[in-house]
This record gives sequence, C-alpha cells and structure tokens, in this order.
Amino acid sequence: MTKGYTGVQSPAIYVQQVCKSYGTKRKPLVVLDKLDMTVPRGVIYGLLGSSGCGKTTLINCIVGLQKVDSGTVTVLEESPAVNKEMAFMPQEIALYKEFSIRETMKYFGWIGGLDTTEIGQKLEFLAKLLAIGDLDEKVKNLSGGQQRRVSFATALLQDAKLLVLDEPTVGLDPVLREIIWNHLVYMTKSQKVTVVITTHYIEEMRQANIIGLMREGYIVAEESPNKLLSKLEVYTLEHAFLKLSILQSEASSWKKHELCDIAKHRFRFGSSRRKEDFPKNRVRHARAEFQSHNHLKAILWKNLLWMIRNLALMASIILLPAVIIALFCVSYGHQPYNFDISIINHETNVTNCDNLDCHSNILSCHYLKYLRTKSINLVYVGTEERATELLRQGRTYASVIIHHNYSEALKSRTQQFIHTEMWDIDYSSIEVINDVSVSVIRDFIKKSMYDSLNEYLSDFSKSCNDTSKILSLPILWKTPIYGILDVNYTDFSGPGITLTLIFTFSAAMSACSLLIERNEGILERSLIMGVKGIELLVSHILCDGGVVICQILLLLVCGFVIFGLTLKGSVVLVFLLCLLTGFCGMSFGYALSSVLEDETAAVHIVTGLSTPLGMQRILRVFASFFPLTVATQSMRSILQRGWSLSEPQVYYGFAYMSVLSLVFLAVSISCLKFKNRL
Ligand SMILES: Nc1ncnc2c1ncn2[C@@H]1O[C@H](COP(=O)(O)OP(=O)(O)OP(=O)(O)O)[C@@H](O)[C@H]1O
Repeated sequence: MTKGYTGVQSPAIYVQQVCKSYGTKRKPLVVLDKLDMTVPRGVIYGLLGSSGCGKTTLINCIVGLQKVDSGTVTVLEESPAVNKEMAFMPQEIALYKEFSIRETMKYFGWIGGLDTTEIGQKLEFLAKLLAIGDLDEKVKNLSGGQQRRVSFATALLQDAKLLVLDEPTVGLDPVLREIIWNHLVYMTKSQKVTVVITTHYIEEMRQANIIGLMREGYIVAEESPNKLLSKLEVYTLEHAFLKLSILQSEASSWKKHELCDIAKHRFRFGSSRRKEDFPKNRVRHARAEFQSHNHLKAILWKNLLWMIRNLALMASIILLPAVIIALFCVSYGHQPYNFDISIINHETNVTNCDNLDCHSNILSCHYLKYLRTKSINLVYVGTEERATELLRQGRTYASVIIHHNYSEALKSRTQQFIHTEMWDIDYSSIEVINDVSVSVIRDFIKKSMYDSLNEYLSDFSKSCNDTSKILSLPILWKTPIYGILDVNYTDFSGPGITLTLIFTFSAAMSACSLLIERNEGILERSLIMGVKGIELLVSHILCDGGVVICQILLLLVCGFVIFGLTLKGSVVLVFLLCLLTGFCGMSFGYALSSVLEDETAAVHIVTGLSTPLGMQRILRVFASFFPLTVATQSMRSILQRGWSLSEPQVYYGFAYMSVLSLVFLAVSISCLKFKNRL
C-alpha cells in the first residue's frame, strides 16, 4: 500500500523507478529502465510507443502478471497482485473458443461477482454497444474483430474502477473504434473509471486525457494531447511522437541514465509531482467481499462445460486406460502358443506313436508326443540345414535335433547311470538351437522341454516297473504360498501397468488442463479478476478428480472383472491405492504446470518418469524413489498376497504416495505464489 500522499487524491496507478529485463544476468534485455508513470483517477491514460518498446511488459507489471526487478507499482493504493478492482483486456483474445458469447460472459460475470440476471442485462447493453450479433454463437466461429469485441465486453462486464486495455481497437472498423472511445470517455466522466489503453492508432489518443509516450524503456513525456501538441509546436500526435523521438535521439550521445534524466526533465511537463504530493491513503475503497464460493462455482461450471464441449476428447481420456489394460490382458503375459519349432529326428520317421513302452525303440517319438501337448507346433524337417534356414527366416523359434540311436543311448544311460559311456551321453542328449531374441518364447520353449522331459521320463520309468523315480529331475516344486505355479506375466505386470496408467494419464491431463488455460491467457485473466490460485487448484482437483475416478473404475472393472486379474486382497484397498496414485499424478501435473511453459515438456517429463528402469543394480536405486515403484509393490502385495494395510509393504505405498502428493501440491502452490498468482 502506498503511503505519504498529501494534498491531492492518490493516483489510480503509481509506477516509480521500475526496472524490468528479460534474458540472463550476463546478457539482459532491459525493457523497463527506471520507469516512472502516474495515472490520475478518472482519466483515460493512453500509452503510446513503437512496437517492442515495452508497453505490454509495463501493462503486465501493472496488472500483476509480471514481477518488476526493482521499483514499485501501486494500483488503487494496493499491490497489483492483490487488487480486485481492476479489469484487464490482454493483447491476445484469451477466451474459451468452445464457449458461446453468452457462456463466456456468464463465466467472467460470475468471477466478477455478478449474478446471472445482472450478467444478462449487461450483456444486452454491451452486445448493442459493440454490435455483437448472435450471443449463442461459439467464440471460435467469430472473426478476429468480433472476438476482440467479445474480449473487450468481458473487461467491461464487471464494473471495475480501473480498466487496463492492451490494444482493444486492433482490427476494428473506424465506426466501432469511435463507439468504443466514446464509451470509454463516458465511463471516465460519469462513473469515474480510470482507463489505461495502448493502441497503434496514434490519432485515436486525442480523446485521451493524458498521453504517456514510451521509448527505450521509460516514459519520455506524460501530458494531455493538446498541451503536448502546443509545447512541441506540431499539429498531429504522429508528429509529436516523431519529434519527441528525434529530440531523444539527439541526446543519445549521453550516457543512458543521463539521457534518461534529461529526457524526463525536458519532456515530463505535467507529472512532476512526487509520491509525497499525493493525499494520504485516507479511505480504502469499500471493496466487494471476496466471493470465494462464486469463484469456485464459476470455475467448476466452466470446467464441466469445457468437458461437455470436448466430449470426444473426454471420452477418450476416460476410456483409454481401460482400453490399454484390456489390450494388455489380451495380448501380454499369457503363455505363448501356436508357434513352430523344427524337429530333425534322425531316429525315426514315425510321428504318431502308441503308448509308451519300456522296450520301445522310438523313445524320441514318445518324447515329442509329450512335447506336443505344450501347445507348440512341431514341424518335421529332413535336414539340419533346412531347420537352420527356417530359424534364420524367423519362421521357427528353435531346431530340435535327435540322434539316430537316441533310444538305445538313453536306455544305456538310465541303466548304467554313473558308468555311462561318453557316446551314450552324447547320443541321448537332445540338441536345441533356438532364437533367443523373443525372451518370452525362449523361456517357454525351455520350460516346456524340461516339463515334458520330466513327465515323459517319469512315465518311462513306470512302464519299466521302476517306481524309484530316479529318472525324475532332482527338484520338486511344491504348491506356492502366494500366486500360482505357472509363470503368469499378466498378474506380475498387472499392478505396475494399472498404476502407471492411472499416474501418467492423471498427471498429463492435469498438467495440460492448466497449461492450455494459462497459455491462452485465460488463467491470467481470471486471476486478475480476483480468482485465487488456491481456488483454481481446488476446482481443477474436483473436476480432474471426477475424471480420474471414472478412469479408475473403468480400468478396474476391465482388468479384474472382465479379464480376471488375480485379486486376493481387499478391493477397497486396491481402489484407495489407485485413487491415491491418481491424486499424486494430478498433484505432479499441477506442479509441472506451475513451473513449465508448455504442454509438450510436461508430457515428456510424465512419460519419462513412468519408464520402467528394470533390474539394473544402479538404476534400481533410482527406481526405488520413483512414485510408482513403492506403490506397485504395495499393490502387488494386496492383489497377490492378500495383505492388509497392517503390512509394512502395503502401508509404505500408501504413505509414500500421500507424502509425494503433498510435496507436489506444495510445489505447485509455492510456484504459483512465486509467480505472483496467489
Ligand atoms: N517473455 C519474454 N522474454 C523475453 N523477451 C521478451 C518477453 N516478452 C517481451 N520480450 C521482449 O521485450 C521487448 C518488449 O516487448 P513488449 O511486448 O513489452 O513490447 P510492446 O511495446 O508491447 O510491443 P507491441 O506494441 O508490438 O505489442 C521486446 O523486445 C520483446 O521481444
């Protein structure tokens, strides 16, 4: 709040020694250089300057969208960031393209504290004034000039004491420009509204009460149009601007700050008042009570309307995780089947043998019969060369070679045991050459061959009346404590995939929803109109949360009810963990959107964070800090072990996701604060 004004009413805007630069410390681009500006109340202040001289930057500092590097900006006796009596029309359109004009006005009217009837009345008046046609037309279907008029009407809607307009008349025809100017003059005279306006149509500024001419980072002249013309002895404002530019250039041999001082002394005819000259801050304006519930209502309504208008997009966002889990359940993690392996059986051509017999000379045929039961297609080929060719062409996954005297050698091996001759060991061994590029099939072939060999040898022993089971492999797999004996990749990967889908979709959705709103300038517009960052976050959490809940329910129904993923524990715990993961994802998305500038970067980071780091030793250390690692272990324990919340591995997941959510929310809130947006 400004202090120390005496004698006259405090100005609407008071900018003192403001500096602002972009770029780096080493290579700064100085845009505002110790700039002073005074806008008295109830006037139209026209800000003129060449393109790129810093008008928008100055206006952004006045409305609180950008922080100044040094100096002070006071707006209606308050800091710009907290002022709620100001309306702003940015240079860009900053409207929801999918909304109709009426809906746009309803949203901004509610934000501005108006009720629906008041909005209707004002809209009728503004539509007539600005020649806005069909109020039910969507903004995206309007021409550039029409959109600008709607944007202008939005700024006029809320009865603000201060109107800041960045090029409101661009692209409008002269008649409409005159109507707008007349209305601005009327507002300043009858309602004591203060208007700050920038425009490229210099002659328009004749109707302004004060013109601020900006050049090279500061205001070189601040005067009424008539006085400016008479003091510079020119007839048009164009000439005045040119003359001032020339006069200032003449002084360019002086050092920058000296130039700055000279220019100010030479041309700041009317604004030599100092801060101390203004009256003391006697009476604070009776400001409308901050209507938090109105803001929440408006933002919730707007978000829901946006979702309805983008139904196809919303449907795909809600359905996609369920579709992905369905595809995963259908196509991944099952035992592979119906693939070919080549068989080169040098012992026999018989492919269809009878029951296993202790005296059989075609034991290889019997073994292959057992192997066939493992849903592998056996392709009999004549030569090893042909088998290798098929393997190289990718038409088979393995070549199985059986020697010509396999049966004899095997019998000898089983009878002689440790006294077996070397050649019997060689001939009784089945050789396998396989394609290991597809690890799932490689593992399946290995397991199938071991299992069928074990079953076949056991039956062979029985057929020889040997009950010693000496031929069985010396390892016995008992009933597992958790899970099922057969390898089931679907159940193993299911929890990770489920949580990854929930986290990434909610993070990407929440990051994009805020970033799109911010990049279109709509977020800033709402914040300037008094919406608090926290209200914005709450309303987004409620809307995005609804979408995330729908996603989770569909995903769980799809995974567990339709595709039967193993669920031994509490379904409530599973749902709660999914919900917490979704909330953590949303918080992460909001944190990203408060520090990043565009959606692509946010999506890349979200995708990167969900990348599985696998079993590599060092990467596993990093992976253990990733949000999804701990949660996945927790989920797997609930699903497959049936553990409850009392088990550490389960409650770690809940605790970790809760802590992370709070950290991400704190980051988003503090970053918004840092950016002057709370
Ligand atoms: N975010 C930013 N980062 C870096 N440079 C910027 C940024 N915004 C503006 N600038 C630079 O600051 C200078 C002033 O820009 P600004 O938009 O304030 O000018 P302006 O007077 O409003 O121009 P115009 O009349 O064309 O809208 C320009 O050189 C611009 O390139």
